[in-house]
Amino acid sequence: MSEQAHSQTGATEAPTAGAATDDETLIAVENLKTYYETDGLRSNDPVKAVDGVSFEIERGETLGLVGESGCGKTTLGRTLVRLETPTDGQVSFDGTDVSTLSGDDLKAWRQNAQIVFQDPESSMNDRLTVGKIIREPLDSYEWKTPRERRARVRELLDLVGLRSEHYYRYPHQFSGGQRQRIGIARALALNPDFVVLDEPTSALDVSVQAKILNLLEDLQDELGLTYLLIAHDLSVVRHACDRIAVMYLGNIMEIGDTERLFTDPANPYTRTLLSAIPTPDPTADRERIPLRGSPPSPQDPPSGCPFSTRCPMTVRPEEWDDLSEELWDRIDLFRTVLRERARGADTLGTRVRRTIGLDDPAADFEEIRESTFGDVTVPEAVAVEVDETERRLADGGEPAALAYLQDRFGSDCDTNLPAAHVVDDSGRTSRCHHHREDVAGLDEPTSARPDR
Ligand SMILES: Nc1ncnc2c1ncn2[C@@H]1O[C@H](COP(=O)(O)OP(=O)(O)OP(=O)(O)O)[C@@H](O)[C@H]1O
Repeated sequence: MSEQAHSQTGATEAPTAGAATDDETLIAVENLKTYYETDGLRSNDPVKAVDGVSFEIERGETLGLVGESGCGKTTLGRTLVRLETPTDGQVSFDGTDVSTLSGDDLKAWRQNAQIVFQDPESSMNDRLTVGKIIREPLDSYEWKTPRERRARVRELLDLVGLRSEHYYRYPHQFSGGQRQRIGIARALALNPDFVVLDEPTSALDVSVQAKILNLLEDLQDELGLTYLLIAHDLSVVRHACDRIAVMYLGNIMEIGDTERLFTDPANPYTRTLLSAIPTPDPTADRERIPLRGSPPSPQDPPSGCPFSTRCPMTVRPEEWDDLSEELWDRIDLFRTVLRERARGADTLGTRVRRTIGLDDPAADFEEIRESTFGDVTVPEAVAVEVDETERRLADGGEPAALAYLQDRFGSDCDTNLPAAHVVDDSGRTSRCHHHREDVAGLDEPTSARPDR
């Protein structure tokens, strides 16, 4: 998203999702959190799989959910259909808060919201016939009479492109695509309004993928279904979804109209993700944006913007405006190297060795300095900070060195969660401090930054 477009739309902070629900809205999610409790050796902190997301899904639409493995997509999908209990926040379904339902109320509501899994095999009992598998939800809800249930199963087989004689066969007698059709039939048995499709085509051959996606599209038209489509294949979501939500470390970084998001991504994380898609045209002028470092642990996410530790476009404090892009990039790399080392050093063995003086955290500092800054000119003002970092590292290890670097080179990106800003006239939102009016936009040279 260009800064020009931001200023046209004002890049204003988005109203809280859920505040403006109307007849069009089927699902309104507000500040939803799903944490998993742990009793790990390293930390007892919960895994913050979904960490405060707000969005809406309109009736009849397909919202795509993308992001790296482990960012919380499945957990979010499972929470929406209440296979997971939210830790906090609200999910309204057709105007009713379903986040706190339990017992019979929850069971009754669950008919409305179903899930199709990536791997139909693991979600099916191979000893049951296809008819029995599809009938399971009807039996569990004691839907009408047994005769009507059998008729419903035949209707569902037909709906998903299978034949009624398949009723008495077993799942292993079917191909992957056919097994996914069985999974879809079972999910639709109770006539839900909303279906989470969790990577429904990832386990299938490319030729079969298209057929399943077409089937899902036809079913949506015929039955008026609303979908959340979780996928890591961005070409699948581009084709199939009205809007896309881009997730990173339990947060939604950008959400909005599919085409606009693909052609003009507003968030640095979306840009990074899209830049990794191979283009059919090798001469196309698109630069791959490398993703530095490894994803932070959802048990210990960064305190500011979730993407801050890997973002190639962090806000630069005014004090360092005059540094070249290259040098700023090296400072960023320097912080990444120490962060990665901090993770490696966080073992009992290292902690013990350090306590008894057998491990000097600054022993290889010269090597790090040389490989990070060796081929660039480092002005005195930066050199003294690097020297001080070495002292802090020797005295207090990586945490002390990182805290110092954050203090000297950090910005709001390190300390404050960015608000969701509206970035275009379709209502797309993006979480990034660069959308603030008092901060230089992503495509603006830093020297154009207004006074703060
Ligand atoms: N039952 C659980 N208990 C503890 N942690 C869990 C549990 N399920 C998931 N997690 C953790 O929660 C985080 C989010 O996982 P989730 O499966 O939702 O991500 P994802 O984006 O769907 O990943 P993938 O694309 O690989 O399926 C991960 O760190 C994962 O290890």
